[in-house]
Formats: sequence, structure tokens, C-alpha cells
Amino acid sequence: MSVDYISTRGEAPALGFSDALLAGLARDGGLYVPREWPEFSRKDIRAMRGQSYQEIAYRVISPFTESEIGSDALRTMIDEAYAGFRHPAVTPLVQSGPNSFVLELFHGPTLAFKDVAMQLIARLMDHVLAERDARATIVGATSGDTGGAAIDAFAGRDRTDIFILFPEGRVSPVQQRQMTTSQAKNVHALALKGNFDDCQDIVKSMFNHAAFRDKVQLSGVNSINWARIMAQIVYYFTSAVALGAPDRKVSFTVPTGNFGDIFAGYCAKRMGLPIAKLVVATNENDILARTLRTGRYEMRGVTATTSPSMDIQISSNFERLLFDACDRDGAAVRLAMSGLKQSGAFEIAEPALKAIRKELSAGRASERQVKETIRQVQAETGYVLDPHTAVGVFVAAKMEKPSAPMITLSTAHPAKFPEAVKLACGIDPALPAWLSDLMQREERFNILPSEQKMVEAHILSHSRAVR
Ligand SMILES: Cc1ncc(COP(=O)(O)O)c(C=O)c1O
Ligand SMILES: N[C@@H](CCOP(=O)(O)O)C(=O)O
Repeated sequence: MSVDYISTRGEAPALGFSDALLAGLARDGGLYVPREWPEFSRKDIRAMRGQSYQEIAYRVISPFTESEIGSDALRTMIDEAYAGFRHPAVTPLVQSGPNSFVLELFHGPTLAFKDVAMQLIARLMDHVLAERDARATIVGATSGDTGGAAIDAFAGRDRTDIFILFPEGRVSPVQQRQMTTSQAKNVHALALKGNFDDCQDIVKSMFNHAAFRDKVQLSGVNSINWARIMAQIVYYFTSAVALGAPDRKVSFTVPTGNFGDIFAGYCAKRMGLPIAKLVVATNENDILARTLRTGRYEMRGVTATTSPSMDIQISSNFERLLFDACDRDGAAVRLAMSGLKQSGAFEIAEPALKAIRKELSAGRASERQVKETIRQVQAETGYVLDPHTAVGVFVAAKMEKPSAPMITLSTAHPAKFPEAVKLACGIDPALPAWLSDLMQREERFNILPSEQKMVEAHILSHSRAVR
């Protein structure tokens, strides 16, 4: 089966994998999704038992890429991408209670789950650009983790220049240093005077500015890029299989912001993985939990929390789920998205809401509850949670006692957020040895106003991909 990719807004041309990878956002402002879901039978899933992370990654990813990326090349890229992870299982499962588990996704170079996809995407982009003898300007918006992971993955790559927009003063000091201390010439960290939603809005507007997009050969690495989601589907399979799938269902709770990670779980389910429950866990920026409750997606401004990477109002990937829930009606998605742009809200029609509620549950953790969860888990088990994971652990514990094992995704290492962790449980989590001098490294970044024109001008004068 050869998969091609269609836009959630129904007005952009369908693309093959390589073009969708380089495009990032579709030309009609929509997000690419596979036209059809590759499916794994129970037998296929059973055959994943005992396989390495890399082998399962190959099995899960190859149906999405096979018409365009050769199997040997894909295997090599997967092996190289995960060779730098500090745990042999890549994303190990840790038992945290009689029927509950934490899936540690933070063993990559920047200690966040973003590394899992970013290390592979950088290699895939290099591969496709080399085949075409082309260059690209990569842009990304970050609330903290995507930026560091993207910079680590793309630093020093000759065919790409990378520009990361982060909200000045709203990322943790460790996250900031991971973005600003790279000395690679193709890396550009830009601190914007605004919040994450402003950064993301500028990135999306640059994609919708056709002349600029073409001139700089724009590409993106946020989870608006389908390849990010694709790579994140893998750990749903590895962890479920480790706990007995497909012969036993499992549930997942996912600390959520831009909705990419939980959408990857939804994709895994569509591909045949038996998932009992998929739970969205939000911090006080609870737009998604409210949406599921009320059927109205309504922005209310962002509150700064101790889980800053989830301080988001516009959860880009929700559009992908909405598209499926609206029976893949691009016009319905266009209407919702124009409502969001014009009035900061849209209503979800009853049948679509019903479909979404069938797929997802949701819960919210307040700042007090996050702090108490970190304290309690450390006191009772010695395990130190980062604040994002604590949001998930709290919400998972509030779900009615599931018969299926509950896996909470642990999206970052606690040492990325030492102040919040110390305040909660008195422990100062240390950075691993390879990052121990991070806070002494020299910083290099530009501060810009939150204005598309200024950001575009900066990119035009610094990217080597300008035509
Ligand atoms: C540590 C951490 N946890 C959770 C999230 C939320 O993930 P997503 O944006 O895919 O919903 C992010 C940011 O994306 C993050 O950096
Ligand atoms: N929490 C993210 C926000 C961007 O998310 P992405 O998954 O779309 O890249 C971050 O850490 O930057």
C-alpha cells in the first residue's frame, strides 16, 4: 500500500511522503494526514513482541514512507537516530503502581520526548534534500522543548538553516540554554516578546505567505509536520506490546499542549492497536478539557505554570482529530478554523463531538495538584516526576479505576525544571554529565518583537536557502 497525504482543509494538493515532510504545513493552511491508515492485524502486532525499539519503529514507520524512502536507508536512519539515546530500550516503561506505568520518553539528547521524533526527522530531511540536491529553511515555534530538540538534531547540518522562535522569559533556564548555547552556524535562536501562541501564529503565517515561503524554501519541524506524529506513534506500540498487546488492552494518559503526542496515540489506535482509553491531561491552560466537556473550543488567554511547555491555547493538532470527527470534511474544518481566527472560538457540531468523546477522555491538574503529586510520588516511591509528567500522573489517578493497565507518558526529565521540582519535593534533580556545564556555556540569540515582518526580515538576511 502506498500512502499519500491530504490536507485537513481540503484545498491543497495531495502529496507523497517526501513532499509532505518538506512542506510542513499545507498550502491551504491545513495539516497533512494520511489519506488512509495503514493497518496492523493482531498477528502483526503479536509479532512485535520481543523486538527492539528500532525494529518496531521500522515496522510502524515504513508503511508511511515506503513508496519514497528505501528500506535500507530507513533502517539506517532509525538506527542512527536512536543510537544517541541513553537507555538501551530507548523509551523504557517503569511500573509506578499495581496497574500503572510511566513511559519514560526523556532519554534522548535534550531530555524531552521531542527527541524521539526530531532525531529521525533531521535525518529524513537531510536524506530527501540530498536526493534533490536542495536546501531548506526550517522554522519552529517552541514553548520550550521542541526548540532544544530541533536545534540538537539539526545543528551542523549543511542543507538546512534552523530558526527557533521562543517566548522570551517563558521557558525554563535549562530549556533556554539548550536553545541558545549551540555554536553551530546554521542555528538561530530568536526570543520573541510574546507567548508561545504568538510564536506559533507567526510560524503558521509565514507558511501562509507564499512568496516568502518559496523564497526561503520554508519547512517546519513542529508537530504540524506529519513526520513528527509518525515517529511518535512508535512508542505507543512498543509500550503496549510490552504489556501484552494485542491480547491485553492498555490505556494512555498524555500530558497535552499542542495535541501532537495524544494524536499519535489516536493514530496508533486507527492502525489497529487495541487502546482502551486515551486521556488528555492538561495543566491550568485547560482549553482541551473544557472543549471535551462543553463542545466549544474557546481561547481565554494563557496562564504561566510550572509546566511551561503545555502553556498553550491553540492546540494545532486538534485540527487533525476534528477532520476525522467531521468525516474528513475539509469545508467543516475551514469553517471552524476561520471562527477561531476571527473570534477565538468555534462550536463542534453534535455528531463530531460525539465521535471525539468516543475517542478521548480529559482531565486537568491545578498548580497545587501538580506540586502535591510530585511531593507525594517522591515521598512514597522515591521517583522524581517533572511537572509535565506530574500533570499526567495526577489526571490518570483521577480516572475511574481502569481494568486495562494505564500508561502515563513521561514527557521530560525533572532536571529540565529543577526549581519547580525542588519547591515541590525538596530534591534538586541534577542534569546528566553531558549537560553538566550547560548553565556555564555562552549564550547566542536575538531578541525580536512579536511581528511577522521582523522575523521574516531576520530569516531572509540569515538563511543560506534564500533563492
Ligand atoms: C514536556 C512536555 N510535555 C508535554 C508537552 C505537550 O505535548 P503536545 O504538544 O504534543 O501535546 C510538551 C510540548 O509539546 C512538552 O514539552
Ligand atoms: N510544547 C511544545 C510546543 C510546540 O509543540 P510541537 O510538538 O508542535 O512542536 C514545545 O515544547 O515547544
